[in-house]
Amino acid sequence: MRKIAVIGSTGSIGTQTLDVVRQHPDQFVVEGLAAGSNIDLFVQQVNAFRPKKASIGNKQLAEQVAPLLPPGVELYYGEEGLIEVAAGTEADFVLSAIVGSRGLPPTLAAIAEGKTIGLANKETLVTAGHIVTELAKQKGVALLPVDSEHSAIFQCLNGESRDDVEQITLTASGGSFRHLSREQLGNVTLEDALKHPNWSMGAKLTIDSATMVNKGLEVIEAHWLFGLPYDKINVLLHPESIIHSFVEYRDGSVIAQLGTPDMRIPIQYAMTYPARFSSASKRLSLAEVGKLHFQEMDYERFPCLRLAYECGKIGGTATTVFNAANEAAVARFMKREISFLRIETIIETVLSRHIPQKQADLETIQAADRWAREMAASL
Ligand SMILES: NC(=O)C1=CN([C@@H]2O[C@H](COP(=O)(O)OP(=O)(O)OC[C@H]3O[C@@H](n4cnc5c(N)ncnc54)[C@H](OP(=O)(O)O)[C@@H]3O)[C@@H](O)[C@H]2O)C=CC1
Ligand SMILES: CC(=O)[C@@H](O)[C@H](O)COP(=O)(O)O
Ligand SMILES: [Mn+2]
Repeated sequence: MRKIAVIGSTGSIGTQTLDVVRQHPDQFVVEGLAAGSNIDLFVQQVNAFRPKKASIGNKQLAEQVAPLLPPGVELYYGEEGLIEVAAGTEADFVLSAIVGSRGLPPTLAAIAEGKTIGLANKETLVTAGHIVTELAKQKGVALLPVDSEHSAIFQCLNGESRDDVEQITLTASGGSFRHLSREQLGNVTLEDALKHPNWSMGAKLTIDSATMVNKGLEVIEAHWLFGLPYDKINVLLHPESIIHSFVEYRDGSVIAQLGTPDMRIPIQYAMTYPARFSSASKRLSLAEVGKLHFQEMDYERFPCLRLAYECGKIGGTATTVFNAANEAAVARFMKREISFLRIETIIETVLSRHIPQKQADLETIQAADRWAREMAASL
């Protein structure tokens, strides 16, 4: 029996994690669940999985849900609740499936307690990759990738020597607006941005995919997860999202991981690693797919990807600010306060006003995160 806790249980990754648990009821027990504001689903989940500890977004929501929960469940709320669920149960595996850099404190708390991390929340590594990976190393904790590209790279590296890796390539679908020129991006709507061509995901990530910020975050995530320099991390446009990513070795061999675009596959792999369990996910038929397409990335068309590489190479608070400015700008786009293209100009402007600190401790990182959000909200 694997004991698990899920931070962000009501989201796209969280619900698919619980689907995996439902498919293998004899293999997993849920010790903790944490959600934000979707109280109906949270109450259903807590009643179905009966975790020892559960947490919801704030005190008011906690008062609303408390009478609807089964007896014996300890209920928490807010950031303290996230930390309690991540670090204060008997779970040995924590799936970090919350969105945004608010995932950093509970993920660090879980690592500090020696729990294996299934990492979907890429913002944690972009915000404080040096702190997270250093703590994981000290505690001997595995950070198992859930993000589809990183799960692919992780699988392609299996049993190989890191010294033999020439480069890795993360594939990018191109997002909702991949067929549009920059001129055509001027009038796109929120509804259009939310239509990802291949994946069904949370709103923030779907917009990040359209701006190519997501691939930028993933390049930085790959740097920290696999310890590779940025000049060994490439991005390739691949509209079908069938090849999830690949590794090129020094003998010229290329090892790729393929599959249908279904996040339950990488989620389950992280949950069962190093074992592989059966899965009901649709099988890939290359004969049915017929053709796969690839194209070099156009950094003029997708300037946020260029910015992400620049920030990654600087390190320290540069990536913290890149991420936080993006989170704040995307939140404004979702409230229809700003246009789609304004997301990238806000990120650029906030970065241009930031003096990065390279050896940043947690306090400095959190201050930079707050500063970038405030700046992005004011522009
Ligand atoms: N979806 C996908 O296919 C993939 C996602 N990821 C990464 O996984 C993470 C989650 O993405 P996704 O599942 O799409 O996002 P969703 O928006 O679907 O879900 C986000 C989750 O975070 C919770 N949450 C948000 N704010 C708070 C808060 N203040 N306190 C507590 N919980 C909160 C939400 O709760 P509630 O809904 O109750 O408010 C929800 O459970 C992101 O970092 C994303 O980049 C990576 C690869 C693929
Ligand atoms: C499913 C997943 O891992 C997402 O992060 C995905 O990468 C989004 O796809 P694109 O960013 O390539 O559009
Ligand atoms: Mn991804």
